[in-house]
Amino acid sequence: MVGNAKSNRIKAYRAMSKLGYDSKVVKPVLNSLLEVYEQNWELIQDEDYAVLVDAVLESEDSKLKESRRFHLIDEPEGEEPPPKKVRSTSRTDEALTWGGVSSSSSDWQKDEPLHDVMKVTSESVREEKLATSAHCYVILGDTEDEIDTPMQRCPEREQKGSSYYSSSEFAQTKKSHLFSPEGSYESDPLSAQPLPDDDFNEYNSPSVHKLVNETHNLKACQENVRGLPDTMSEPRPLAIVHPDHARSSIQSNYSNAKRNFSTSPKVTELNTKDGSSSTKGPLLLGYHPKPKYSAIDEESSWNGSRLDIASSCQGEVKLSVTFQSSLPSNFRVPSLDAVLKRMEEKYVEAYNITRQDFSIVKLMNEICETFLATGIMSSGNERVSCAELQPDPITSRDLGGQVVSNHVANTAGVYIDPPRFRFLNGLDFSQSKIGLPMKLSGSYCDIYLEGLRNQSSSTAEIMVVAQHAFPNMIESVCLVDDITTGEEDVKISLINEINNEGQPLFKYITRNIVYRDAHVKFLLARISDDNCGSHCFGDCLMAELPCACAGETGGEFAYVPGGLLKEKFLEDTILMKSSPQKTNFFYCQECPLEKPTSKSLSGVCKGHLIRKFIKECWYKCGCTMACGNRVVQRGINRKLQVFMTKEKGWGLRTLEDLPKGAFVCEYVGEIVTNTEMFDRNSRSIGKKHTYPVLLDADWSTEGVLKDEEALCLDATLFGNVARFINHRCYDDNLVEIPVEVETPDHHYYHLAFFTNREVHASEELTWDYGIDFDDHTHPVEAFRCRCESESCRDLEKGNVGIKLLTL
Ligand SMILES: C[S@@+](CC[C@H](N)C(=O)[O-])C[C@H]1O[C@@H](n2cnc3c(N)ncnc32)[C@H](O)[C@@H]1O
Repeated sequence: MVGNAKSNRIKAYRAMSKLGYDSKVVKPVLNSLLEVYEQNWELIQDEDYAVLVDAVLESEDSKLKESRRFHLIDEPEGEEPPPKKVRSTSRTDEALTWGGVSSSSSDWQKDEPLHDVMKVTSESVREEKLATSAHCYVILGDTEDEIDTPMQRCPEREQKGSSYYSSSEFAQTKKSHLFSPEGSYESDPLSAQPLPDDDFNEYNSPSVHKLVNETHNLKACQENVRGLPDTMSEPRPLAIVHPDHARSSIQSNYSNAKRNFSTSPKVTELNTKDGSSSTKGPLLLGYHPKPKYSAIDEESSWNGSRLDIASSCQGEVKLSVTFQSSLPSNFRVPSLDAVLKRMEEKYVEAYNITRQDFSIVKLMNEICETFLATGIMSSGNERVSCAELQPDPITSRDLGGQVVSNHVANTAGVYIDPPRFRFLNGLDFSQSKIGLPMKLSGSYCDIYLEGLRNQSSSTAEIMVVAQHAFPNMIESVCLVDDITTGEEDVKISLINEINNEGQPLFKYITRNIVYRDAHVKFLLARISDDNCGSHCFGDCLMAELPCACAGETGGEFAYVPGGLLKEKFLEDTILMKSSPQKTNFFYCQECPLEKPTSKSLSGVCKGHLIRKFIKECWYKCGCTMACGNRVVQRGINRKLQVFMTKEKGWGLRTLEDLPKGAFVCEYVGEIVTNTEMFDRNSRSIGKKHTYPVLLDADWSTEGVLKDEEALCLDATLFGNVARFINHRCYDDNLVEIPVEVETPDHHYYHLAFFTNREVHASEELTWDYGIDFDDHTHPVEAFRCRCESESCRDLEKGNVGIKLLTL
C-alpha cells in the first residue's frame, strides 16, 4: 500500500474526500501527522486512514469549539442561536448535541424528552463533518433516572412502553440500525440483516466508530460527572461534559476501580518492571497508540509496551496492556466491545475464517484457560523461573517460619496489580516491602502465594496459584477482612494459613470498659491545673514552654513531633525493664497478688517493676486532639494483621515497617479487680490462652491498696488487637509503657505498646510478659514458651506454671 509520497498524498485526499473532507482541510492535518509519524505512511494509511480521520476530526473540533462553543452545529453562520427553552427541570437543549450526532434546531426546540432528540440518520452520518462538534458536550438528564445511560430510540421497545436502547444494546445493533441508509431505527434489531458491504464500509468508518465508542466512554464516566462544577450561564443543564472531562472522569473511574478491584474486576494496571513511568491503558484491553498494533495479535512485548497475563487465586486470569509511550492527543479510550469487534474483523479477514467459527472473546478465554492449565501441568522449563521473577531480598528472609524461595519453583509468576489482591488473603500489597509467604492447604497440592512490593521500583510480584485449590484455600486463609469491624481507623485483617482454627470469639472494643466494682473514677474536679495545661493551645509540642502534662516526664514531653517516643525516654524505659536489679522493683507490704486465698501463695510480695509513666494531654487541657502530646488516645494508625502462628496460637504482626519508638496499640480489655481476675482464672482452668495484664506499675506509691484499686485488664471476652500479642523472652520488639490520660490516680492507667527497635513489615510483634517461668505458685494456666528466642527463659518447656502476666 505504501507508495511514493506524492501518490500517497493523493490517495489520502481521495479517501478523505469520500468522507466529505476537503483537501484544504486535510492538508495541514496530514502534514503535522507526517511529521509526528516521521513520514511513516503505513501508520497513516492503516485502518482506512483512521489516524488521519481522527486528527481531522480533532482539528475541526477545536476550531468549532472556539468559534461556536455552545451553538448548535447546524446553526447558520452569523445567526443568533435559537432561543433556548428554560425548563424548570433545568434540562437544556444542549442535550441535542449528545452522542456525536447532530440534530436540527427545530428538533431541539420541541419539548421532547432528551432521548427523543437523538435522531441518527444516514444523512447525519454522511454529514459527519458537521457532527464532529457534537461530541464536544454531553448533556445528561435532569432526574436521577435520566442521568443513567443515555438511551437510543428503539421502536420495538416503544411497544412495550420503553422506547430506548441502552448504549450497549445500541452498540450491538449499530451496524444494522445506526448505519442504516434509511436512517432512524425502523428495523427490528433482532431480525436485522447486515448491510451490503458497500454500505457498511461507508458508515463503518473509523470516525463513526469513534463516535460510537465515545458513547460507551461517556456512559462510563456518567457516575463521575454529577459532581462537576457547572460553570455555564443559565439556562443550564444538570451537567455538561467536555470530552476532556469525560476522559478525566474515566480516568478517575479507573483510579476508583483500582482502589476497589473487587467491584471493577475488568480494570487491571500493571506496573513496569523497571519502575519507569508508563501511560497505562485504563481498560483491560486498550489500543496501542499506533493502530497497527493490537493486544492479541502481537507477541507479549512490542515496542516497549507489554501484554501481561495475570491470574488471581480465585482462578481469574486477566490480560492487560501497558503502554510505554504517551498516547496521541486524539486518543479516546475505546469501549472494549468496539476493540473486540474490530479484532474479530481483522482475524476473520486475515485467516479467512467465518464469523461463526471465531470469536475474540472465545480466543481470550482460551488464552486464560491455557495460562492456568500450563501453570498447573507444565514441566519446569515452561514455567517462569525464580531468576526471572527477581524476588525482593525480603523473600530470602524466613518469615513466620516459612522460607519463600522454596516455593517459587512450584509456581508461575506474573506481575500483577497489587490492589487486586488487597483484600484477598488479608494482605495489603499497597505497602512497601511486604513479603508474606502463605502455605495454602488446598486439597490438590500445596500452593504458595507470595506478595511483595518493591519500594524502589513500585512493582509487585505474586505467585500464581492453581485455580482448583481456591475454594478450600480462601476458607483457611482469609478469615476476616477487619476484625475491628470498623471500630479502629485502620482495618486489621485476620488470617490463618496454618490450620483450620476459625475466628476467635471476643468482642472488639477500642477503649477499656469497667467491670463492676473496679474503682475507676474520672472526676474532672480531681484534675487540677497542676495536672493539666488548661491554658495550652493547639499543639503543646510546639509551644515554647512545655505544658503541665510534661511534668510527669521530668518537664519534657515523652514524644517528638510526629508521634515517636523520644530516644532518651525509650532507652530509659527499656533499661529499667531489662536490668534485673532489685532497685527496679518495689515490694508491697501487703501484695494484692498474694492476698487471694490459695494454698500455693506465700503471702510475700515478689516485687513489681517500677515504671516510667507518660502523661498525655486530655480533656481539661486547652490543646486540640491534634496536639503532639496525644498519641495513645488517638488510637491505632499502623497496618497490623492478626495471624496464626505455628505454635503459639494467634499472633499479631505489622504489615508496614515501623520505626523505633512508634506507638502500635494499647492493651484494651475489661478493667477488673485483681480478686475478680483470680476468680475468673480459677473458672477457666484448662483454657488454652489467657489474656490478663496487671496494672501494677504504681502500686509502690499507693501504700496498701484496697481490693477495688488493685486492677487488671482482662481481654478474654472484650479486647482489641493487643490481646493477640505473644510473649517473647528478652528480645521482644515492643515495650509496654503506662500512660496516664484521664486520671492522675495511677492505680488505673492505659498500657501502650511502642516499638523498642525498628520493626520490619511482616515481623511478628511480641513483648516480654515478664513471666517468671520458675515460679510454680500461681494458679494461672501454664504455657510452654515457644518464643524461639535464644535467651528463652522457659528452660523446662512445659513444666511451669505462670503467674499473671506481670509487668
Ligand atoms: C495474650 S494471649 C496471646 C494470643 C494467643 N496466642 C491467642 O491465640 O489468642 C497469651 C497466650 O498466648 C499463648 N502464648 C503467648 N506467647 C507464647 C509463647 N511465647 N509461647 C507459647 N505460647 C504463647 C499462651 O497460651 C498465652 O496464654
